[in-house]
Amino acid sequence: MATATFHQSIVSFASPSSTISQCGFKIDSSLSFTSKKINFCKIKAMASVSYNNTLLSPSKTIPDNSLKKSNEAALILIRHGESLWNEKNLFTGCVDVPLTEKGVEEAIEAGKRISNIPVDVIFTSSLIRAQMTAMLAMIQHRRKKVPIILHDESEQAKTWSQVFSDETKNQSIPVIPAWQLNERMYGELQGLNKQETAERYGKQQVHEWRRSYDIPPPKGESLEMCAERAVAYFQDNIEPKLAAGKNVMIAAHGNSLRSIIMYLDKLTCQEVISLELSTGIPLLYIFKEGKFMKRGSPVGPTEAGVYAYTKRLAQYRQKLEEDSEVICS
Ligand SMILES: O=C(O)[C@H](O)COP(=O)(O)O
Repeated sequence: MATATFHQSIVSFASPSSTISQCGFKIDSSLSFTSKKINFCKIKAMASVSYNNTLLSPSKTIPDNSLKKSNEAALILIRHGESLWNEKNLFTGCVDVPLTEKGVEEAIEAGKRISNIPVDVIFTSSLIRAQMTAMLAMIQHRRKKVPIILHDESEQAKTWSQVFSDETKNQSIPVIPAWQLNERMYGELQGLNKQETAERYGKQQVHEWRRSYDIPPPKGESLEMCAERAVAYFQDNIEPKLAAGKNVMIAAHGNSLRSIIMYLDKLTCQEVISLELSTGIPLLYIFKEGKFMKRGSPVGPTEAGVYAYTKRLAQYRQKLEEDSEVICS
């Protein structure tokens, strides 16, 4: 019987779609950024220093950490599929509503698009729409590892969710929920209809609440406030995984992802205003030598552009093809 628990082996590492449209980029090199007090009007990407790495070991047959040797890692971002409140055009924020049928289909479609890209660890918000999206997407993955949500809300939850087989652990992907990746808290707008709110307060006011960088909705979080917790979490918990060669998927929300993309792409607070993320569309980045390179959204599992970009990704895909040929023959 294995002595290390599944939970221990994967948690000890951390101290712990659609389309994307962006306004013209004008990168201000004076921007600076820290995980303590985030000021996007002064952004400077922070190099990660923590290289803690005790995730599940990769399979012998398919190197899920195949990007590791070249010090590269894939980062996939997915905004959750359509939720029941997206469908009703209600401000949702931190209210925990599930996906619609369309949202389920979007998540499955997103999974198909990334089914040939390695994923070693998944981060989601603590909200069900992001978790459903991550799970549904991973069911489509060619590697067929089982995504398992880690429960560290109490010692008992950790103990009761232990896995005692190394082989089973090797065939699993840890899913780490984090409230810091939740949607921005929409304050007193939560549950209100977006159209009716615009009619009541004026389009301009509602646009400011929804898209300005530093103006919060009544009793809610501005994008800046959301970024303070989402980007700090990304820097402290996700970047170290990427730096250690782990391929990461994040399933989260329109605004928590907008703030993370602002950091990755070094957008100014003006530029982020016009950044819109559709539901259920995966976005791929390659992390290499401390830098994030945007690869856009894979349109399908065999899209040449995505795999041509790094030799390691192409090799991973090739290996998946070969393995499925062996299984079929
Ligand atoms: O919380 C919500 O209502 C949506 O997920 C995001 O809304 P937004 O487009 O108004 O930011």
